[in-house]
Amino acid sequence: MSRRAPRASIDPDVRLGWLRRALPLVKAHRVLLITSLTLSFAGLIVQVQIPNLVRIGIDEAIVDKTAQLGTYVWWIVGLALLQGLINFLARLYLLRTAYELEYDLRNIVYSHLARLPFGFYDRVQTGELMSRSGSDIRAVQMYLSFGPSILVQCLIAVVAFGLMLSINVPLAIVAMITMPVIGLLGVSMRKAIFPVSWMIQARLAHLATVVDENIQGVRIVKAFAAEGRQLRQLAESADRIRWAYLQDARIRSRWNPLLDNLPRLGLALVLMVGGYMVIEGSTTVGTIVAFNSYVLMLQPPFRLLGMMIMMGQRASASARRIYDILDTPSDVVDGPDPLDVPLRGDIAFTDVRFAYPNGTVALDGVTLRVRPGETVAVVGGTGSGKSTLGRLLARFYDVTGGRVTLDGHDVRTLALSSLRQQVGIVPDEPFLFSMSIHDNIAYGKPDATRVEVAAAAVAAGADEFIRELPDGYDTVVGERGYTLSGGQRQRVAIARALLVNPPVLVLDDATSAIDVTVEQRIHTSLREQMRGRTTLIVAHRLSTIGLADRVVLMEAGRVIADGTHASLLESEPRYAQVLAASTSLEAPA
Ligand SMILES: Nc1ncnc2c1ncn2[C@@H]1O[C@H](COP(=O)(O)OP(=O)(O)OP(=O)(O)O)[C@@H](O)[C@H]1O
Repeated sequence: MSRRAPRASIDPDVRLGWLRRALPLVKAHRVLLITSLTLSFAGLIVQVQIPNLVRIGIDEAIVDKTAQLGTYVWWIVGLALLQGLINFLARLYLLRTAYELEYDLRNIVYSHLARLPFGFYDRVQTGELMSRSGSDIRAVQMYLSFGPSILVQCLIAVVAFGLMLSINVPLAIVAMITMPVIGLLGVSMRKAIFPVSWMIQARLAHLATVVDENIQGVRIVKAFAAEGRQLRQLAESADRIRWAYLQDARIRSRWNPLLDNLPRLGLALVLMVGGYMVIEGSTTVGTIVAFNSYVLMLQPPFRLLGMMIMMGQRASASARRIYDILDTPSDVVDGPDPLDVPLRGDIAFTDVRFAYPNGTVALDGVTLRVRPGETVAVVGGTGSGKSTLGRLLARFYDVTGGRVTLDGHDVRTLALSSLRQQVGIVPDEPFLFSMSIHDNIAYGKPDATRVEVAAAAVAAGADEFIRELPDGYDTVVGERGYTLSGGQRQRVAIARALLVNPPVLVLDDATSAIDVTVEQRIHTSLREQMRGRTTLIVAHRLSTIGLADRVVLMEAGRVIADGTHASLLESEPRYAQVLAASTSLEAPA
C-alpha cells in the first residue's frame, strides 16, 4: 500500500464555523462523494418506480385483465436487481469517501500532535487524549460522509411525493400526513437521547482510564494489597455506566413505540380514505397497495433525520476538540533562517528565567557558563530546577526571560533538528520503544552498524547484560521496556545518546537506578566518553559528582554556589546539607 499525504487540511481561520473549516477536506474528496451521492439518488429513483409498477400491474393485469401479469413481474424483478447493483456501488463509494476522510483527519491530527510543544503535553492527559481523538475523528468523519447521504435519502420523499401527486392528489396528502410527525418525533427523541449518549461516552472513557491504570499500575496495586479498593472503584464506574444505559433504554422505550406505530396509523389512513375512493370509483385498488409501499418506504429517511441532527451535535463537539489540538501552535519552532552549525559546546545561561505553562517558576535568574569539554555536576534539593536546565538547553521549552546560548548562538536561532542532534539528553526514566535493543540504541542514528551500536553499549556499560539476553541485541523489549530493570533501561538510554556522539551531553540523573558497583565500573568508560564533550550531569550521588570537574549548587531556581567539590564542601554549608540529604536517601543503613 502506498502512503499518501492528506489531500487537504482544516481551514485555519478560527472565526469560521466547524463545518466551514472542514470544507476543504470534503472538497478534496468531492469526486468520490458526488459519485456516491449521484448513485444513491439514482437508486432511489429506481426504488420509487417499483410500487408504481405494482399499482399498474394490479390494476391492469389483475383487475382489468388488459395486460400480461408476467411483464410487470419481470419488470419489478429487473428494477430490484438494478437497484441492488446501484446501491452496492453507492455504498462502496460512500464508505471509500468515509475512510479517505478518516485517513486524512487522522494524519492531520497525529502529525500535529507530534509537533506540539512539551507544554501542551503538560496540560493535557495523554491517555485520554489518545482514546478521545480516535472517537472524535470518527464522529466528524461519519457526519461529513454519511450526512450528505442521509440528505439524499430524504430527497426520496420529494420524488415519491411528486409521483404520488401525479397518481392521486388527495391520497398523496393523506399518505404524507404522518411523515412530518415522524420527523419531528425522531428529532425530539434524538434530542432527549443526546445528553445521555454523551454521558455514556464520557463514562466509558472514564472506565477505560480506570482499567488502564489498574493494568499499568498492577504492581503497585498488588504491593499495597489494594485489589479490593480498585475493584470497588471499577464497580462504581461500571455502575455509573449501567445507570446511564438504563436512562438511555428508558428514553428509547418511551419514544420507539410511538415512532414504530405512526406509520401503521398512516397505513390505516390510506386504507380508509383510499378504500372509500375505490368504493366510490375515484381510485383503484392498485393505488392503495402502491401508496402503502410509499408510506413504509418513506419513514426510514424521516427517522434518519433525527439521527442526522444527533450526529451533527456529536460531530460539532468532536470537531471543537480536534480543532483545539490543531489550533494549538507548535510554539517551539525554527526561527527565520535557522542556523545549522557544528557546535563545540560552549554553554551559557544568562539571567535565565523560566516558568512552566502551569505557572510554576522553575528558574529564577540563572547565570551559568560551561566551557567546551567541561563536565559540570548540577546538585540541589528536589524541585530546585536542575532538570529544567537541560530541557531549556535542548529547547524542549523556550525561556521566559534571559537567554541560553551555545557557542554564542541563542538556541532559538539554531535549527531545532541540528540542536537536538547535538545536545544529547538522557532522562532518569528513559522511554524505550517496543522494538529490539539494537533499534532502541540506534534510534537517533538508524543507519548505525552493529559494531557502532555495540561500541556505544560497551561505553554505557550495557553490552555485558545485553549479550546475556535470549536474543542479545535483537531482544525485543516489552511495552515500555518493562522486561528490563530500571538500571538496564538507563544504560540502554545512555548508549542511545552516546551513539549520536553529540558535542553536548546532559545526563539527568541518568545513572540513578544503576547499581553503585556497576556505576563504578562504567565510570571509567563514561569518563572516557565525556572527554572533549561538554557534559552536564544532574547528580545525587557522590560517586556521580566525582565524574565532574566542577559542581554547581542550585536552590529554588537559582545557582547559589559554584566551584569544585572540595572547595564547596569547605566553603558552602548548604552543599554539605544537600549531599547529606541525598546520600541518606541513597543508602539506607
Ligand atoms: N512539566 C512541568 N510542568 C510544571 N511544573 C514542572 C514541570 N516540570 C517541573 N516542574 C516544576 O518546576 C520546578 C523545577 O523542576 P525540576 O524538574 O527542574 O527540578 P529538579 O531540581 O530537577 O528536581 P528533582 O531533583 O526532583 O528532579 C519544580 O517545582 C517542579 O515541580
